[in-house]
Amino acid sequence: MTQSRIPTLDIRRFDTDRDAFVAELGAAYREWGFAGIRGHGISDEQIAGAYDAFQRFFALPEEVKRKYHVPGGGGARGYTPFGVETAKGAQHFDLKEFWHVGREIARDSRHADVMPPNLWPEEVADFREKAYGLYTALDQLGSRVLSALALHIGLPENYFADKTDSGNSILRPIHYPPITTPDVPNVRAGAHEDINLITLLVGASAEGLEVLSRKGEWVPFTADADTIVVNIGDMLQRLTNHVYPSTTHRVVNPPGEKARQPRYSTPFFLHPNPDFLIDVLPSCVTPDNPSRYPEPITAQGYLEERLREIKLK
Ligand SMILES: O=C(O)CCC(=O)C(=O)O
Ligand SMILES: [Fe+2]
Repeated sequence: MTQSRIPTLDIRRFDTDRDAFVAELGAAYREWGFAGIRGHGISDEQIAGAYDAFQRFFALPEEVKRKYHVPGGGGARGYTPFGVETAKGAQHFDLKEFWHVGREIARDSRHADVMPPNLWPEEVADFREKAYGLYTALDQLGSRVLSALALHIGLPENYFADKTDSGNSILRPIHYPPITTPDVPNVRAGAHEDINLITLLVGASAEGLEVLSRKGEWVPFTADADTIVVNIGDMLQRLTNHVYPSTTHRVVNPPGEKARQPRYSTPFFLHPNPDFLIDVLPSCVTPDNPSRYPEPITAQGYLEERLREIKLK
């Protein structure tokens, strides 16, 4: 059955009505690569508190924010100024600035060389606590979504657990400033696919996000305030041999006066451990769908390739 709307599901059903929930969630992702997740248990207060800290950071003067930009760091940690990231194949940079929070790991971890320490803005005293609290909450929610996605394709519920427990995941608070010049050729976020396994987008309640349907139509997806948008990224698409599609999406500039409103959103890009080998799952290879990627690649190797394409490296 094809659905004309991107479905929203209540993840509490994973505990109370598992088989039906897994089937519905799996069908939604096969069709759209996107779904809304309700009943996720992350409180309004926690989300609003984090956004409040993010907004206070973005309101700082440009020269203060630039203290936290790491030249040559690929934007992996700290601040990436307006005018840098450019969607793959796009001519014009995106109309956004953002901050990246990574996982806190022991500095003697085997992943330490590719997972640098976080930076924290000293001007916003509660930034660290608020941002890392949200990071942890979204990491846990993402693991539950991955469990359901694993069950749907015949894998054990905990399949992803030891492949993501030191995942190189990123929380990305984004600020899209007011657009004051009419007819800019740039857009807030050019059409792209996410690189990682899955993305959880919290607070994308302001309009602008659009998802490309299988029919080739742009479908606006403006989630309710209590809904977290979760989509498939390229790594999971590759691992599942496109059973779960990584769907193209973009953030368009609002029409007329609405363009003068800023937009804030915060995706959490859930990545596998850097040394996870992305090798097509045998259960996702069939006569109708032969393996599209005979060569495996590590998550870190794949990430570096992709960051060069979007001009972050
Ligand atoms: O701002 C949004 O709603 C989406 C952002 C996005 O797609 C991204 O940063 O990858
Ligand atoms: Fe995205």
